[in-house]
Amino acid sequence: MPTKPAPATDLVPDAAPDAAEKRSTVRALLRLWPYVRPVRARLGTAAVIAILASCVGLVIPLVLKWMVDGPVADGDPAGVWLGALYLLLLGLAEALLFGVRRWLVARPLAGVEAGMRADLYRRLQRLPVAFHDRWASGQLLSRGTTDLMLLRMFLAFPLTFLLVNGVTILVGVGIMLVQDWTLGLVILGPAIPVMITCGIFEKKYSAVARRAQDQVGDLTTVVEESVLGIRIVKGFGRHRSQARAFHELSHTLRGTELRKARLLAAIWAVIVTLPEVAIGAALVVGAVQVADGALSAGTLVAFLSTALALRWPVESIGFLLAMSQEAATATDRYFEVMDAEVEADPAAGGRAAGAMGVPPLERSRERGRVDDGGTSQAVRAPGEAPSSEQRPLPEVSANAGRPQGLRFEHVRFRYPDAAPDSTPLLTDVDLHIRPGESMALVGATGSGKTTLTALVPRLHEVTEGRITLDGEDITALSREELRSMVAVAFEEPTLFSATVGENVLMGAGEGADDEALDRALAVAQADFAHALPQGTGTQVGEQGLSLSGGQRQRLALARAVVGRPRFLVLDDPLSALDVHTEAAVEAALRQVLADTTALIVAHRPSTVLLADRVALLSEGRIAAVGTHHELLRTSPEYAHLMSGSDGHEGDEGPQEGDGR
Ligand SMILES: Nc1ncnc2c1ncn2[C@@H]1O[C@H](COP(=O)(O)OP(=O)(O)OP(=O)(O)O)[C@@H](O)[C@H]1O
Repeated sequence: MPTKPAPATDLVPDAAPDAAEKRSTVRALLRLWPYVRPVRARLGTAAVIAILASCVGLVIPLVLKWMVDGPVADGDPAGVWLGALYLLLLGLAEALLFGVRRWLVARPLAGVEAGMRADLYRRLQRLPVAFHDRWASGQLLSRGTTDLMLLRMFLAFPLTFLLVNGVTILVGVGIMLVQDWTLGLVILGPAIPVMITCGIFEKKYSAVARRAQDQVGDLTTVVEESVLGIRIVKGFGRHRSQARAFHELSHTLRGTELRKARLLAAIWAVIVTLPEVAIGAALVVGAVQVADGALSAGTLVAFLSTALALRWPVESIGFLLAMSQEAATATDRYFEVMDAEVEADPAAGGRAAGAMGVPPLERSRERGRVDDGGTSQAVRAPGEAPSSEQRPLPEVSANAGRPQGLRFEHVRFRYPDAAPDSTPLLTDVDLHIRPGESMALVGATGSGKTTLTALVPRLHEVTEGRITLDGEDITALSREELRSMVAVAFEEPTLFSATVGENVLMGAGEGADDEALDRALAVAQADFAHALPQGTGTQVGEQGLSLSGGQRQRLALARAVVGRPRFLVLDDPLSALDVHTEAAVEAALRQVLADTTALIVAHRPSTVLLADRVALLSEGRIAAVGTHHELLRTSPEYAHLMSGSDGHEGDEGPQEGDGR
């Protein structure tokens, strides 16, 4: 079975480090609009309320001015108390408004996050196997967790507060300029250096944020692999080297996080220091003006209170920008997955797509040739093909649905990530499996057997040629149709964290009952399931690891046969079974396979026995087709493979007249 590329360094196939530097933060964040749109009214109201709350805060210095120049200067205690009451009410109003804002955004933003997560999950389900082959699972996991959390936080705080703080700063500066424009200009002095610093910071931070988020994905992958592969890690005593690999990655991440912290510290230093210096300078200039009698003490108090009230809005810009950068990076990472091309479901127009560059006319002619020695029930192309390419395929339309078995016609396949000039793994596969027939597929290791079987349920798309099920091009069938016709079981049986029964019934349509479950378990010799603590209601652990390899394989086999599929694709599904159990499964399977067309990858003669005929896959094509004994006689390669596979060919080889 194919494995994923090695983890660790760069597990994001399309991640372009430079892209983070080039892309625009705003443009990246604008892609969130479709998700934000439904809650825009609430977010807008919340922003207006936050602006209101901030402006209420800015009224406080004006009340102070009134108190200092009025009741305090006049020695009027009642006026001072009244002023204190105003201040208290303003403070309460500000707190209340901020509370309402938070209440307004909390629920809808949790909904936005959940919606985005659901979309991502749906997308991942629809993305082709080739995508999942390329992407490390930790990278996908971190997009669905950390990145979405960053986005929710961005929508809750920076999105609103960059606006609120911007308005607050403008209003505050306006108030200060009205109070005393010379002092206002002193306060405004650092504005330009602060803006330049923000620009530089944004660019640098966005690159580091991208790196950090990708590294979190790498780390997640390593953790996931270590947990899933814990038996190997322990069995080979690799925990130290695994820990070392993890430590190295987390050390790298720590370095990136420290770089982020240093950048934040730098902008923070500039954003805090320059305004503080300006406030100090304004205090000195203002005090001189008060001493000269050019300014009232109340105005200076109001001015400085306003300046101090603006400290937080200005200082927070640093981390608001940082959070926005992280959110933009998270958006990029999210849409890298969402933009990946999903499997086209060509129920509409698929017939044409299935041509793969071969005109329908030629395909129908060729189909007459694709016969395995004239022994099959191959349907000949009609003498004269229809004149128009628009007309439906004559053969297909005439015989579609009638049992014609499974056909591979000039199938050529190259993995999408293979070098374009490399020889395709499958160069020209022609094979016809008759209706109700079971065909074993034999070939040297790495010859492409698993790959060929994966083409039938369209886990990978053929590069050229086509595959038909009962005359229907598989690319013309909707995925649902196709997968209701074909059931698969792989050598590596994957079970889900669910009950045994649920795992098996996953292979059946809606409404499958306990009878179907029991029948499938019986066929797969998986009756052990009834003896589990809660019978078929027993929960299997993550990936079914609480069961033995053979038990998992039998459950996977039961899942494949439970829906009584018309076509069955089995990739060496009995490899983990002992000879006796395998023989029992074979006997039961024969009953099931009697009306099922099956392709079975086999390594052992004992598995080959299950099949009516055998096809030898060699150098990207079907080199020979025949019964086991015919091939033993006529194909040295086959004889070699069978004799070398378990060394018991002589013991287990089928006998002539064994009923096949
Ligand atoms: N996702 C993939 N991307 C690129 N190459 C792949 C991928 N999966 C498999 N291959 C390559 O394709 C070749 C055939 O693999 P495949 O698993 O189909 O062989 P096989 O005949 O089933 O082997 P075995 O008998 O060992 O299971 C191998 O060389 C493998 O490295």
